[in-house]
Formats: sequence, C-alpha cells, structure tokens
Amino acid sequence: MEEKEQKKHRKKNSGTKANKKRKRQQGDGGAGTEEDARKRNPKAFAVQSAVRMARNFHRTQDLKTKKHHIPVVDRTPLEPPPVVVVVVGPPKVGKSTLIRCLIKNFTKQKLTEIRGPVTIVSGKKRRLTIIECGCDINTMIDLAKVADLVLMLIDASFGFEMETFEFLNICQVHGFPKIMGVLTHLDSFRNNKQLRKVKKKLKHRFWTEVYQGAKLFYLSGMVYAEYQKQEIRNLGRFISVMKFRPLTWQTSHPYVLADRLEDLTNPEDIRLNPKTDRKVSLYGYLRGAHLKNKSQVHIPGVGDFALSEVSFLPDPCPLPDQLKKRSLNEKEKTIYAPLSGVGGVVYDKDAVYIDLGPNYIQQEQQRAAKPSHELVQSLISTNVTIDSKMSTSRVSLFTDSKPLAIEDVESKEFEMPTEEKVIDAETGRMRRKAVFTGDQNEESDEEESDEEEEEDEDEVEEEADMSGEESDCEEENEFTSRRAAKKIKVEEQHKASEMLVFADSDDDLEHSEDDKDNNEEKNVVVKKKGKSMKRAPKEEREGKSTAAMDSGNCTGEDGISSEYEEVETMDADEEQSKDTDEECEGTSEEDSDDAEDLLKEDEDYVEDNNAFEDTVGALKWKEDLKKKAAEVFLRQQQAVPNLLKLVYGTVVQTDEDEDDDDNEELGGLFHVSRPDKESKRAANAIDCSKFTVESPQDWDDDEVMDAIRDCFVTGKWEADKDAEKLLEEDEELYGDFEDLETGEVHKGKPKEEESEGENEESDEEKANEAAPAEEEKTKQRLEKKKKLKERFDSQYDDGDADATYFDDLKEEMQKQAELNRAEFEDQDDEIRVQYEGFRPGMYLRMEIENMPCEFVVNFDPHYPMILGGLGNSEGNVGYIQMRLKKHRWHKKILKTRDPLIFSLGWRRFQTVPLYYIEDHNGRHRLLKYTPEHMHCGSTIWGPITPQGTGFLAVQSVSNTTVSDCV
Ligand SMILES: Nc1nc2c(ncn2[C@@H]2O[C@H](COP(=O)(O)OP(=O)(O)OP(=O)(O)O)[C@@H](O)[C@H]2O)c(=O)[nH]1
Repeated sequence: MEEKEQKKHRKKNSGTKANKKRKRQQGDGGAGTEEDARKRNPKAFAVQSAVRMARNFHRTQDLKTKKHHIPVVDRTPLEPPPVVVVVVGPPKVGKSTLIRCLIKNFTKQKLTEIRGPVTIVSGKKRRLTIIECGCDINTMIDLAKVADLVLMLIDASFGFEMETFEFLNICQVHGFPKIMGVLTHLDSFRNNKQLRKVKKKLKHRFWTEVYQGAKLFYLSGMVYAEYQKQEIRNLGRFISVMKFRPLTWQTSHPYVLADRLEDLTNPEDIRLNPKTDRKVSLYGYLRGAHLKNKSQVHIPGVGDFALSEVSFLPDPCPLPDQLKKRSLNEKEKTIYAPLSGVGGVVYDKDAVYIDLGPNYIQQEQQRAAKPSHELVQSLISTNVTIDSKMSTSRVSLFTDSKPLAIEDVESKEFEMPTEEKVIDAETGRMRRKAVFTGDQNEESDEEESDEEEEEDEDEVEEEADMSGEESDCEEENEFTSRRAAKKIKVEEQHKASEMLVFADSDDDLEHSEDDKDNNEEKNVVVKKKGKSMKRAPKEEREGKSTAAMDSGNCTGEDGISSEYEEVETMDADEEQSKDTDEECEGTSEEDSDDAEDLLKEDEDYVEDNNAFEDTVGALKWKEDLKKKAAEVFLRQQQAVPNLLKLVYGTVVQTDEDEDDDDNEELGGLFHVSRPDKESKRAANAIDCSKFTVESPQDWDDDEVMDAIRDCFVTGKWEADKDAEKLLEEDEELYGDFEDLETGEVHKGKPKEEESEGENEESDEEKANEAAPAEEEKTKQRLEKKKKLKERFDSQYDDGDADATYFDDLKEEMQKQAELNRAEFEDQDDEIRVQYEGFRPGMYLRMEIENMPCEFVVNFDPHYPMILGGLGNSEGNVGYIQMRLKKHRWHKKILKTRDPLIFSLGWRRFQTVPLYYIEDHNGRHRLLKYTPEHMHCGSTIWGPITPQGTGFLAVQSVSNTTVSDCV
C-alpha cells in the first residue's frame, strides 16, 4: 500500500515568537537594540523619576552591603568533620520519618530504629551526622550549640507549636545555626485554596521568626509511610550543597558529639560495688578546634572530667578517595550509626563488636525502660516544681541594694507566643499550640478557614455517602476529631490573674467577654502565657523528665489537672463574675485612657504583679475593682503633669502618694531624683508666661545702631553674602552677553585668566592670537581634569573601596591558612598530634575515668552526649563594663528577643535574672546569668552579638551577693 505522505511542519513566520527568533538569528539581541536606542535618543533614557532612581540606588547598595561579612578565618581542615544536621519539631510531627527517608535517600539503606546520631556520606566532599532532637529543653540546648543545620519540622495541619519557638529562642542565645523549615502533614488538606492559605501563613510567620526569605520545604504527603521520593531528594540535594558560615563559638571550641559509649569498668569492681564509678570510652568526630590529650572536658548534665587517654581511630565513615567521578558508587555510600545497631561488625582498637540483631536490641530496650520508671517515681516524689523554686529566688547585686526577684527583671517586651494546650481527641495527646496575639487577622482567617473546612467536610461527606468509600470516611473522622480537639480547653488560673493588669484596654475586655462566652459553652481552655523556659540541671536526672512533662510529652488528663486548675466551670461562679465584669466596665470606661497610660509604667506593673501574687484563686482579681481603679487613677494623676496644679497652684495630696514617690527606685539601685514637693510648688508659683527683660537695648548707642545698619543690603556683610562681591562673581560666571533690547554687547573675562592674576588682563588679545599657547593650556586643563576624575573614581566610582579592603583581608587569611597547612602537610599524623593536638575531623576515642555510675546505667542514646573542651576561648574575650540597668530604659534600643536560657561555658543553668550590659562601645547587649557565677574575671557566654554569641570577661562586678539561689 502506498503510504500517505504526511503534511510537513511549517515554520512560523509571524507572531512574537517568530520575531524574536529572527532577531536572535540576526545576531543582535534585545540588549543591542536597546544600546542603540540609548545612543540615538539619550533623552528618552534620562532619569525620569528621582525617587525611583534613589530607591534603585538604595537597593543596590543594600544588596552590596549585605554581601559584606567580616571575614572569618577558615579553619576547616582538609577533611572536615561531618556536618551536624539536627531535626527538631514537636512530638509526632514526622522527625523520625524524615531522618529515615533522608538516610534511605543517601545510602539506600532502611533503618528501622534510629537511636543516637547517624553519620552518612552525602556527597563527594560532605558527610552528615543527622540527629533527632527531642522536645526536652536539655536536648535542645545541647544541640543548638553544636548544630550546623537545623531542619525545623512544622505540622501544617496543626500550626506552630511551642516547641518550635522554644528551640528558636535557644538558638538566639547560642548563635543562630542555619535553619530550614519543613512543613509536614500537608496531605491533611483537601482544599487547594486552604492549603495555599496555610502555606502562606506559616511561611510568613516562619520568616518573621527566622529571617526574611528563610528556606521552607514542603513535604506534601506520604507514600507507604514515607515522604515522596522526589521531595526528599530535593531536600537532600539542598543539604549536601549548602554553605555554612562558621559560628564563633563553634570554631573556637573543641567539641565532640559522641556517637558511641563503651563501659570499660572491671566487671569485678562492679560486682563488689554496683555503684562504683565507671571507666568509659566515648567515640566521636572532633569538631571546632584542636583538642589536646589529657585536657579537660565538660559533659553537659554530667560534669567536668579529665580525658585520661585520647587516641584517633581510622575514620569509620570515610569520604570517598577519588574525587574525579561524578557520583558516588554504592560502596561509598557509607552509613555509621553505632547506637542504632547498623554496620554489623565494628572493629575497634582493642575489640571487635558484633551486632546481635533484634533480640539484643529488645533486651536493650527493656533495660532502657527501667530507668524511665525511676524517673517517673522521682517526678512524683518531687514536692516543689522548678518554676516555683525559681520564682522564690532573689538576688542582690550590690550590698545595699534591694534583692531582685524575677518580676523585677523579667522583660515584658519579649513576645513568646501564648501557649494553648490542646488535647488531641484521637490520641489523647496534649499539644502546645503557639497562638499569636496581636494578629487579629489570623483569627478571622481561621474563622474563614473553619467555614471553608466545614463546607469541605459537607462536600466530602456527601461524596462519601454517594460512593460509600470507607477510607474517605475514616480520614474524615480523623479530620473532624482534630477540630473537635480544639474545643476542649481549660483556663489557667495564672492567666486569669495576669489579665487584670491589662484589663483596662477595650481589647482585653472583649477578650474577657469572649472567655466568658466560652465558659458558658462549658468549654475548657488551657492557656499559659509565654512560659519562660526553665531547665533543671541535668545533674539531677529527674530534671529531664520534668522538662519532658513541660514540653508536652505528658498524656492523659492527669497531667493537666496537676498543672492547671479548672476554672469557672461552676454556674454560681459565673453569675458572680458577670456582676464584677459589669462593674469593671463601668469604671474603666471613665478612666480607660488614663489607666492605659499608667499601666504602661513598668513599675506599676511590677507592683501590681506583686499584689497579685498574694491573690490566690482565679476570681480574686475581680474583687475591689472599683477601689483599684480609683487608686490607679490617683497614681496616674501623680505621674502625668497635672494641669490643675499648674494653673491653680495646689492640689489635694494623699499621704500614700507621697510615700510612693519616696520609695521610687530603679532596679533596686538608682533613686530617681525628682524635685521635692516644696520646690515644685515654688516653681509653679512663678508666672512663666511673662517674659521680663531686665536691661532693654539702648537705641541711642552707636554700636547698636551699627548692628541694625548692617542688617540692610548696604551694611557690611560677610564675604560670601556681600552683594557687590556676588555681582562680580556673577559676571565672571556668565561672561559675554548681548542685551537684546539695546543691542549692547557686554564682554566677560575669559576664565583661564582669572587664575593667573589681573596683571595679565592687558595681554588678553595677545594670548588669543597665540594659538599654540592656547592649545597647551587646553592640554593642561584636560590633564588636570583627568587627574581629578581618577581621584574621584578611586574614592567613589566603583564604591568597592571597602570590598577591596575585605578582599585583602580575606586573601591574607587565606595565605596564612595555606601556610599553616603546608607546615604540617608532610608530617605524620602521630607527630602532628604531638604538636597541634587532635585535629578537627578526626574520629576519636576518649577514655574517661571516674564517670558517675548513673550516667552509664541511665545512658539513653536519645540524649546527645557532647563533650566540650574547656578553655581555648582566649581569642574571643572582650572587655565590658558591667552596669545594671532597669530594662525598660532600653526597650527601644534592644530589638533582640529575650533569651530565656543561657549557658556559661559548657555549664547549663536555669536562669531568670535578666540584665542589660553596656559594653565599651556603648552598645547594649542582653545578658542573663546565674549570679553565683558572676565574679570578677569570670567568662560569660551569652547573647552578645547580633551575628552570634561570644565570650565576655566581666571586668567589674561589685559585691555580688546571692540569696537563695536555685
Ligand atoms: N499524613 C501524614 N502523616 C505523617 C506525616 N509525617 C509523619 N506522619 C505520621 O506521623 C506519625 C509520627 O511520625 P514520626 O516520624 O514518628 O514523628 P516523630 O516526630 O519522630 O515523633 P516522636 O519522635 O515520637 O516525637 C507517623 O505515623 C507518620 O507516619 C505527613 O506528612 N502526613
């Protein structure tokens, strides 16, 4: 059969695409033609809008300056240690799933159970140590210090949870590692519009918390209990090419994230005394700086130890040798996770370990289960919570100063989101939702979205009915139950007492009304204002479990009732509260403005707070509202300039007010010096509106007359304002001109001659005739111009004067680094260790004696073991002058968020006192410390620079006294 000839493709000859193609073929692209147009018609391309021009200029300058970083010495060894990737997030958000998927992506191996850090080779030049961060604050603090990259998981179906903010907060204190957000549970959204909205909302909030443009990944759903391959691949790719800027703290300290622990104690010793101190060996990659043998280390939560023996082992997870190949082969995709039991056989310096499989792991699990009972027991037997201990602690910094309590120093500016405890109806798990006040739109958004959800549900239900698909229904139930969970709430007593402080504003009244409504519906709400994160020293192992309770691991109703009281559930109480609410509205309407201003006063806030500490029971705040409002009004009268007093002289003073004034003290240190009442009254007696001139001018005096004369044009003026001189200059400037009306031609003086003096004026014509002389002058002028331009260019034109400085500095550092490397290049590792100590990147085995028995017995691989070398901080010591100031003075200056926890060196604390420090440059920095550690010469590790953290040596602290320190 004859094949039918098909119609050929005809090229397009017209249309935008064809035109573009033609232009490209002609050889000059769009840019060329634009260039031509610029030349042909320069006016069309002139500056049209000065504002836009300025804006563009600002933008480019901003971008340029953003690129400038203070160069940091690159101390990364040739074979750097694995990058520490910390996976953080609230419970059940998908942390383990993500780690498992990432490991599978890089190594093609499937880990069933992940315990402790897992090291993998992710590329030709990069290894990753991935570790899951639990929701316990101790773990968060430890890992925030050593993390290079943080993957912050957020359950999009639920929103932000408190754990996320707690971690961010800790990061702010310990130096911000790179943070990448990952949204999970996106498959819970049926509606695309809703999904987009949630993504956008979460993205903006994430950007606010981290930085504008922070990377946020979306994991859109699960396939066979794993995230989608392509998404994980992208995430993995991103991680393996990411660049990290070294944090000062990390580069100046040797530290090891131990991935393995062996008990080397003689079994006979243990048999004789089961509680004997142990000898252990810890393994891990050395990071940060060099470590010397026999040096001191600190293990957070355990204490300081001397390393009795350190040796380096062959790298258990080496980087591939040849770097020419494009990708890794299967053999090179190594994984090293000794605590997770992968790898089978492990060769050691003095032993061989064989993985015994699941049986062994089960036994291990049983062993691990034991101590958790102990933890629960110790938790139950604790009488006083750490929070209450903290709240009673007081400290006085100087001998005569008033001891400071938490309320005196707690910052009100810090905006931790409000915590709302929500019980998941499906699992009974308590989740700590982060609620952002102030963002009212969000509320309405939520309402909207709720409506949409409802609509959705209806649709889906209908669909399910129609099709009869069970699976859909199940998912639907899950969804509705989640929504139902939101309705189960308990109002916290603490919150109620706090309400009074702000209850004068309209918003809060509304809020309280809302609450009332909620109560009528008999909903139970648990709310806890931005809880300050206080941590127990890990020395007491119970602390761990307390924190775990705090961070929302507790399940069931018991946990709630022990911590929070159910309030306002009785009808009788409701009646009463309604009455008092009405009263409250009445008084506050009258004085709401005054009271609002007044309430902004921090001192009053502190006073009120103190008053309320005595008020026990949720409804007590409503008592005596009228009286309190009256007091508040009077105090306000005192604080604001009183017009009545200014006009009429006297005003009735109460004794109480006078007392208040006398006691006014800032931060327990400074007395506010205000003029006393008498002098104030005397000052007010003078009529300030009258301006009395004691000695008027004598207008007959010649000097005065001259002074007036000089004010006129004919007077004697300064050189640059003298009219005659200015006229002369004008003539010189404009030169020849022809008066068009009279036809008269005015001749100006040639410009060149002016510089050569007036004597040459007569030779003017001669000079005009001599052409070669003129040429020479032009040449000279051009040369002068050229020189000037060069000078200008060097100063301003490329604007990279700074950049060159930076470049020079960088180059210098680079050269030094190369020199250092070259010096030791050919040396044997053993010899290098003698000179330098152990190099970062080496896999070490460290022996420690006298390890407390509990550490080994209670060892839990889910808690990171970090060994930090003490010392080595000389390079970062700066000197500061410490001054205690009341925090509100710096409210505006200080933009940093209030860090809740800090550490001193490697030590961990619970801290609450908050002080501002003024350094020698007059900048204000925020610092928290436990006073017992503050003494002259002590080194503080704190939130010192906006770029990160640093060390400070305290120059002077006088009479630090501590009373009842935790
Ligand atoms: N539908 C859905 N389920 C998810 C998603 N991510 C995780 N899950 C499920 O959530 C459950 C908890 O996941 P895990 O990875 O154990 O969470 P986790 O954060 O490690 O939990 P903990 O370690 O116990 O705090 C698992 O059953 C997952 O299958 C997701 O994006 N969508």
